[in-house]
Amino acid sequence: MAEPASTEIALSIRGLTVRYGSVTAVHGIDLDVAAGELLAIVGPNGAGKSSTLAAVSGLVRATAGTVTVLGETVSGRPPERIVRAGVALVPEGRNIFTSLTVAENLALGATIHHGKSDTAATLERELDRFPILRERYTQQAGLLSGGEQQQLAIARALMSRPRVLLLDEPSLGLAPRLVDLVFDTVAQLRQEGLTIVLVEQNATRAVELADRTAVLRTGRVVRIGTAAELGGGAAMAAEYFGGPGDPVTAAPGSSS
Ligand SMILES: Nc1ncnc2c1ncn2[C@@H]1O[C@H](COP(=O)(O)OP(=O)(O)OP(=O)(O)O)[C@@H](O)[C@H]1O
Repeated sequence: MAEPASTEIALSIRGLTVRYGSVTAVHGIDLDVAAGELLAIVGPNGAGKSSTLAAVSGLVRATAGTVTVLGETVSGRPPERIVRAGVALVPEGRNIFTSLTVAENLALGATIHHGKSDTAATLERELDRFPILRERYTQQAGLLSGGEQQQLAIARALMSRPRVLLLDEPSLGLAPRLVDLVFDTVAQLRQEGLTIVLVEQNATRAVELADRTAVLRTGRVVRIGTAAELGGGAAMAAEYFGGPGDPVTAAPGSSS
Protein backbone atom coordinates (compact mmCIF):
# COMPACT_ATOMS: atom_id res chain seq x y z
CA MET A 1 0.00 0.00 0.00
CA ALA A 2 1.46 3.40 -0.96
CA GLU A 3 2.29 5.60 2.00
CA PRO A 4 1.79 9.36 1.95
CA ALA A 5 4.94 11.20 0.87
CA SER A 6 5.19 13.52 3.86
CA THR A 7 5.53 12.14 7.38
CA GLU A 8 3.24 14.65 9.11
CA ILE A 9 -0.17 12.96 9.12
CA ALA A 10 -3.09 15.39 9.10
CA LEU A 11 -5.84 12.79 9.09
CA SER A 12 -5.54 9.24 10.29
CA ILE A 13 -8.36 6.72 10.02
CA ARG A 14 -7.99 3.35 11.74
CA GLY A 15 -10.41 0.46 11.59
CA LEU A 16 -13.32 2.73 10.65
CA THR A 17 -16.58 0.80 10.50
CA VAL A 18 -19.99 2.27 9.75
CA ARG A 19 -23.17 0.24 10.03
CA TYR A 20 -26.74 1.24 9.32
CA GLY A 21 -28.79 -1.46 11.02
CA SER A 22 -27.83 -4.68 9.30
CA VAL A 23 -26.00 -2.89 6.43
CA THR A 24 -22.25 -2.49 6.88
CA ALA A 25 -21.30 0.46 4.68
CA VAL A 26 -17.64 0.73 5.74
CA HIS A 27 -15.64 -2.32 6.84
CA GLY A 28 -12.78 -1.30 9.12
CA ILE A 29 -10.83 0.88 6.72
CA ASP A 30 -7.41 2.42 7.39
CA LEU A 31 -6.34 5.62 5.62
CA ASP A 32 -3.65 8.19 6.32
CA VAL A 33 -3.61 11.60 4.68
CA ALA A 34 -0.40 13.61 4.95
CA ALA A 35 -0.45 17.32 5.73
CA GLY A 36 -0.96 19.18 2.46
CA GLU A 37 -1.89 16.04 0.58
CA LEU A 38 -4.85 15.70 -1.78
CA LEU A 39 -6.30 12.21 -1.40
CA ALA A 40 -9.06 11.22 -3.81
CA ILE A 41 -11.54 8.50 -2.94
CA VAL A 42 -13.28 6.89 -5.87
CA GLY A 43 -15.47 3.84 -6.22
CA PRO A 44 -18.84 2.67 -7.47
CA ASN A 45 -22.18 3.73 -6.00
CA GLY A 46 -22.71 2.37 -2.52
CA ALA A 47 -18.98 1.77 -1.94
CA GLY A 48 -19.09 3.69 1.35
CA LYS A 49 -17.41 6.92 0.23
CA SER A 50 -20.00 9.31 1.70
CA SER A 51 -20.31 7.21 4.84
CA THR A 52 -16.55 7.51 5.37
CA LEU A 53 -16.64 11.31 5.11
CA ALA A 54 -19.77 11.50 7.27
CA ALA A 55 -18.12 9.39 9.98
CA VAL A 56 -14.92 11.48 9.91
CA SER A 57 -16.95 14.68 10.31
CA GLY A 58 -19.16 13.21 13.04
CA LEU A 59 -22.43 13.41 11.09
CA VAL A 60 -22.71 9.64 11.32
CA ARG A 61 -21.52 7.77 14.39
CA ALA A 62 -18.87 5.20 13.53
CA THR A 63 -19.61 1.70 14.83
CA ALA A 64 -15.90 1.13 15.41
CA GLY A 65 -12.57 2.74 14.70
CA THR A 66 -10.57 5.86 15.43
CA VAL A 67 -10.21 9.14 13.57
CA THR A 68 -7.30 11.40 14.47
CA VAL A 69 -6.87 14.95 13.14
CA LEU A 70 -3.43 16.51 13.55
CA GLY A 71 -2.75 14.14 16.41
CA GLU A 72 -6.06 14.79 18.19
CA THR A 73 -8.57 11.95 18.43
CA VAL A 74 -11.94 13.26 17.24
CA SER A 75 -13.97 10.09 16.81
CA GLY A 76 -17.01 10.01 19.09
CA ARG A 77 -17.14 13.80 19.33
CA PRO A 78 -20.11 15.85 18.12
CA PRO A 79 -19.75 17.48 14.67
CA GLU A 80 -19.14 21.02 15.98
CA ARG A 81 -16.18 19.81 18.05
CA ILE A 82 -14.77 18.12 14.96
CA VAL A 83 -15.09 21.39 13.02
CA ARG A 84 -13.24 23.04 15.91
CA ALA A 85 -10.48 20.43 15.57
CA GLY A 86 -10.01 21.63 11.98
CA VAL A 87 -12.22 19.48 9.77
CA ALA A 88 -14.82 20.92 7.38
CA LEU A 89 -17.15 18.94 5.14
CA VAL A 90 -18.73 20.06 1.87
CA PRO A 91 -21.55 17.52 1.78
CA GLU A 92 -22.96 15.84 -1.29
CA GLY A 93 -25.93 17.90 -2.45
CA ARG A 94 -24.34 21.02 -0.91
CA ASN A 95 -26.89 21.57 1.90
CA ILE A 96 -27.17 25.26 1.20
CA PHE A 97 -29.85 27.10 3.16
CA THR A 98 -31.83 28.27 0.18
CA SER A 99 -34.08 30.72 2.03
CA LEU A 100 -31.07 32.50 3.57
CA THR A 101 -28.84 34.96 1.75
CA VAL A 102 -25.35 34.17 0.51
CA ALA A 103 -24.04 36.33 3.36
CA GLU A 104 -26.05 34.40 5.96
CA ASN A 105 -24.90 31.05 4.59
CA LEU A 106 -21.28 32.20 4.81
CA ALA A 107 -21.81 33.50 8.34
CA LEU A 108 -23.05 30.03 9.35
CA GLY A 109 -19.69 28.64 8.25
CA ALA A 110 -17.90 31.08 10.52
CA THR A 111 -19.42 29.98 13.81
CA ILE A 112 -16.00 28.82 15.02
CA HIS A 113 -14.66 31.91 16.73
CA HIS A 114 -11.35 33.09 15.30
CA GLY A 115 -11.85 36.73 16.27
CA LYS A 116 -13.78 39.38 14.37
CA SER A 117 -10.93 40.71 12.24
CA ASP A 118 -9.81 37.20 11.30
CA THR A 119 -13.36 36.30 10.26
CA ALA A 120 -13.58 39.47 8.15
CA ALA A 121 -10.24 38.63 6.50
CA THR A 122 -11.37 35.05 5.81
CA LEU A 123 -14.60 36.35 4.28
CA GLU A 124 -12.68 38.75 2.02
CA ARG A 125 -10.36 35.93 0.95
CA GLU A 126 -13.27 33.68 0.02
CA LEU A 127 -15.16 36.46 -1.78
CA ASP A 128 -11.96 37.11 -3.78
CA ARG A 129 -11.73 33.40 -4.56
CA PHE A 130 -15.39 33.22 -5.66
CA PRO A 131 -16.24 36.65 -7.18
CA ILE A 132 -19.78 35.53 -8.02
CA LEU A 133 -20.50 35.25 -4.27
CA ARG A 134 -19.47 38.86 -3.78
CA GLU A 135 -21.83 39.86 -6.61
CA ARG A 136 -24.69 37.85 -5.13
CA TYR A 137 -23.80 38.52 -1.50
CA THR A 138 -27.19 39.88 -0.42
CA GLN A 139 -29.29 37.58 -2.61
CA GLN A 140 -31.17 34.53 -1.48
CA ALA A 141 -28.96 31.44 -1.94
CA GLY A 142 -31.87 29.55 -3.54
CA LEU A 143 -31.65 31.90 -6.53
CA LEU A 144 -28.09 30.79 -7.31
CA SER A 145 -27.41 28.26 -10.07
CA GLY A 146 -26.15 24.80 -9.13
CA GLY A 147 -22.55 25.77 -9.89
CA GLU A 148 -22.85 28.94 -7.82
CA GLN A 149 -24.37 26.98 -4.94
CA GLN A 150 -21.42 24.59 -5.06
CA GLN A 151 -19.04 27.56 -4.81
CA LEU A 152 -21.07 28.81 -1.84
CA ALA A 153 -20.89 25.38 -0.17
CA ILE A 154 -17.10 25.30 -0.56
CA ALA A 155 -16.72 28.91 0.62
CA ARG A 156 -18.94 28.21 3.64
CA ALA A 157 -16.74 25.26 4.61
CA LEU A 158 -13.61 27.40 4.20
CA MET A 159 -15.06 30.06 6.55
CA SER A 160 -14.17 27.76 9.49
CA ARG A 161 -10.54 27.91 8.29
CA PRO A 162 -10.17 24.13 8.24
CA ARG A 163 -6.89 22.26 8.24
CA VAL A 164 -8.59 19.29 6.55
CA LEU A 165 -11.28 19.80 3.91
CA LEU A 166 -13.59 16.94 2.97
CA LEU A 167 -15.38 17.32 -0.38
CA ASP A 168 -18.17 14.90 -1.24
CA GLU A 169 -18.82 14.74 -4.99
CA PRO A 170 -18.41 18.48 -5.58
CA SER A 171 -18.73 18.18 -9.37
CA LEU A 172 -21.89 16.06 -9.31
CA GLY A 173 -24.58 17.28 -11.69
CA LEU A 174 -22.57 20.26 -12.92
CA ALA A 175 -22.04 21.24 -16.57
CA PRO A 176 -18.48 20.66 -17.88
CA ARG A 177 -17.39 24.30 -17.52
CA LEU A 178 -18.41 24.26 -13.88
CA VAL A 179 -16.77 20.89 -13.30
CA ASP A 180 -13.55 22.60 -14.52
CA LEU A 181 -14.11 25.41 -12.04
CA VAL A 182 -14.54 22.97 -9.16
CA PHE A 183 -11.37 21.07 -10.10
CA ASP A 184 -9.45 24.36 -10.50
CA THR A 185 -10.62 25.41 -7.04
CA VAL A 186 -9.51 22.11 -5.52
CA ALA A 187 -6.11 22.46 -7.24
CA GLN A 188 -5.76 26.01 -5.90
CA LEU A 189 -6.65 24.97 -2.34
CA ARG A 190 -4.09 22.20 -2.46
CA GLN A 191 -1.51 24.72 -3.71
CA GLU A 192 -2.31 26.78 -0.62
CA GLY A 193 -1.28 23.80 1.49
CA LEU A 194 -4.70 22.60 2.60
CA THR A 195 -5.11 18.88 3.28
CA ILE A 196 -7.98 17.63 1.13
CA VAL A 197 -10.01 14.43 0.82
CA LEU A 198 -11.96 14.49 -2.44
CA VAL A 199 -14.72 11.96 -3.10
CA GLU A 200 -15.40 12.02 -6.84
CA GLN A 201 -17.40 10.14 -9.42
CA ASN A 202 -15.22 11.76 -12.08
CA ALA A 203 -12.57 9.12 -11.44
CA THR A 204 -10.11 9.90 -14.25
CA ARG A 205 -9.79 13.57 -13.33
CA ALA A 206 -9.68 12.87 -9.61
CA VAL A 207 -6.86 10.33 -9.99
CA GLU A 208 -4.90 12.70 -12.21
CA LEU A 209 -5.27 15.68 -9.87
CA ALA A 210 -4.75 13.87 -6.57
CA ASP A 211 -1.44 12.99 -4.93
CA ARG A 212 -2.90 9.55 -4.23
CA THR A 213 -6.24 7.88 -4.82
CA ALA A 214 -7.97 5.24 -2.73
CA VAL A 215 -10.37 2.95 -4.55
CA LEU A 216 -13.25 1.89 -2.33
CA ARG A 217 -15.46 -1.04 -3.11
CA THR A 218 -18.16 -2.51 -0.84
CA GLY A 219 -16.75 -0.61 2.11
CA ARG A 220 -13.13 -1.68 1.68
CA VAL A 221 -10.04 0.02 0.28
CA VAL A 222 -9.15 -2.27 -2.60
CA ARG A 223 -6.32 -0.13 -4.01
CA ILE A 224 -4.41 3.00 -3.11
CA GLY A 225 -1.61 4.83 -4.87
CA THR A 226 -0.47 7.64 -7.10
CA ALA A 227 -1.81 7.99 -10.66
CA ALA A 228 1.34 6.26 -11.93
CA GLU A 229 0.99 3.42 -9.43
CA LEU A 230 -2.62 2.96 -10.48
CA GLY A 231 -1.62 2.91 -14.15
CA GLY A 232 -3.06 6.36 -14.96
CA GLY A 233 -6.53 7.76 -14.39
CA ALA A 234 -8.25 6.41 -17.49
CA ALA A 235 -6.77 2.90 -17.12
CA MET A 236 -7.72 2.79 -13.45
CA ALA A 237 -11.26 3.95 -14.18
CA ALA A 238 -11.62 1.35 -16.94
CA GLU A 239 -10.36 -1.42 -14.64
CA TYR A 240 -12.58 -0.53 -11.71
CA PHE A 241 -15.63 0.92 -13.35
CA GLY A 242 -15.63 -0.79 -16.74
CA GLY A 243 -15.32 2.53 -18.55
CA PRO A 244 -13.81 5.95 -18.30
CA GLY A 245 -15.77 6.50 -15.08
CA ASP A 246 -16.44 10.02 -16.22
CA PRO A 247 -19.88 11.41 -16.88
CA VAL A 248 -18.47 13.39 -19.82
CA THR A 249 -21.80 14.94 -20.51
CA ALA A 250 -23.47 16.34 -17.45
CA ALA A 251 -26.32 14.43 -15.86
CA PRO A 252 -29.88 15.35 -16.81
CA GLY A 253 -30.98 18.42 -14.94
CA SER A 254 -27.41 19.64 -14.58
CA SER A 255 -26.98 23.29 -14.03
CA SER A 256 -25.00 25.78 -16.02
N1 LIG B 1 -28.74 6.45 6.23
C1 LIG B 1 -28.58 5.22 5.72
N2 LIG B 1 -29.37 4.19 6.14
C2 LIG B 1 -29.21 2.95 5.65
N3 LIG B 1 -28.28 2.62 4.71
C3 LIG B 1 -27.49 3.59 4.26
C4 LIG B 1 -27.59 4.94 4.72
N4 LIG B 1 -26.67 5.70 4.08
C5 LIG B 1 -26.00 4.85 3.25
N5 LIG B 1 -26.49 3.60 3.36
C6 LIG B 1 -26.01 2.40 2.65
O1 LIG B 1 -24.61 2.28 2.92
C7 LIG B 1 -23.90 1.87 1.76
C8 LIG B 1 -22.82 2.88 1.45
O2 LIG B 1 -23.44 4.11 1.05
P1 LIG B 1 -22.61 5.45 0.79
O3 LIG B 1 -23.59 6.53 0.48
O4 LIG B 1 -21.66 5.68 1.89
O5 LIG B 1 -21.80 5.04 -0.52
P2 LIG B 1 -21.15 5.96 -1.63
O6 LIG B 1 -19.92 5.26 -2.07
O7 LIG B 1 -20.99 7.35 -1.13
O8 LIG B 1 -22.25 5.89 -2.77
P3 LIG B 1 -22.73 7.01 -3.82
O9 LIG B 1 -21.61 7.16 -4.80
O10 LIG B 1 -23.94 6.37 -4.42
O11 LIG B 1 -23.03 8.27 -3.05
C9 LIG B 1 -24.95 1.70 0.68
O12 LIG B 1 -25.31 0.34 0.66
C10 LIG B 1 -26.10 2.55 1.14
O13 LIG B 1 -27.32 2.08 0.66
